[in-house]
Amino acid sequence: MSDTASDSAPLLPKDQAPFWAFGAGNMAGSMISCWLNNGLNPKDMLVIRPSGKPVAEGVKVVTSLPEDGSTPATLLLGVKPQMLPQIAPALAPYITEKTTLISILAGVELETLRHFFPKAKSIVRAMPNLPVALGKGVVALCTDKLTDEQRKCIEKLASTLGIFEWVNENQFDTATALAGCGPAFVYRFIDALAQAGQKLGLTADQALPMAIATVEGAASMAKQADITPAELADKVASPGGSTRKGMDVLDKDEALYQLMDATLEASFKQNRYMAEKAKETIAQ
Ligand SMILES: NC(=O)C1=CN([C@@H]2O[C@H](COP(=O)(O)OP(=O)(O)OC[C@H]3O[C@@H](n4cnc5c(N)ncnc54)[C@H](OP(=O)(O)O)[C@@H]3O)[C@@H](O)[C@H]2O)C=CC1
Ligand SMILES: O=C(O)[C@@H]1CCC=N1
Repeated sequence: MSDTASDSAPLLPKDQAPFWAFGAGNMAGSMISCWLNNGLNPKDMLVIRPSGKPVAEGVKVVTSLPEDGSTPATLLLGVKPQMLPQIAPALAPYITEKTTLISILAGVELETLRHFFPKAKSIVRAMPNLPVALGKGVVALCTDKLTDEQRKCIEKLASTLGIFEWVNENQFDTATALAGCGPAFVYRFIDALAQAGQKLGLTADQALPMAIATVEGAASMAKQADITPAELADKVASPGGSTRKGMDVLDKDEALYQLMDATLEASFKQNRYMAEKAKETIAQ
């Protein structure tokens, strides 16, 4: 895991601009706003989205691809995976031998992307998660080829969003399940913790902030600690105390571990399914 790029280079080197985003919804929009907050020049950015909804002050938003001969040096592909076959034919001519294509599409493999965008200089799969909006996200990365300069640029962009990890493509769907989907699982846990507190007498206004701060504090401590989360849990649970009684419920038949195994496996399988579906579209 890394949270620093190799040097103090600008967020987007001149030769990697213009930077276009094709789709700027929940995820691509969060990435763009984090980059803008960290020095990306809005003038280097062009957003293409059908709604034309503004993204940020100074960022040009258009509803269809420009017809003035311009092309991007870097393009962030941020549409839903199922849309790829529909949008790719119009977009492909803009992806040239000079373009770095960054795709955040869950479950769409490099080979499939290469099929739709054969000329791209490099294709990077990036799997961010929602806290990138705060610069506290996780970004899994893999690529088919990159020059050293492009790699530096990708790592700089990724480290601005949080921590990043290069993974093999055969690990990508697992990284997506753990980190891409992970915030949703943690939000569900926070909600369940708060609701359980309410059932035992706290009001919603009391329970939710307590549950959120407990998870935030525990995660910060786990990050800094020189012992594992499993050991930290045992530190909270003194023998004969109330934490142990609660942990006994989580640990009975490894209930929580089993639940997380099944949860990640279901997300992983859906990523595989989407990958196969996307591959079917190129076989047709
Ligand atoms: N949400 C998450 O936590 C994560 C999502 N992802 C990936 O991010 C991608 C987007 O997901 P998410 O942001 O949640 O989805 P959203 O629905 O929020 O965003 C989809 C975007 O696609 C745009 N769009 C739709 N049709 C077109 C078109 N024809 N041309 C150009 N843009 C178009 C939409 O435009 P408009 O805004 O104008 O409607 C919108 O900006 C997915 O591939 C997903 O796998 C990856 C990691 C985490
Ligand atoms: O659920 C989804 O499709 C995306 C992938 C990772 C997080 N959200």
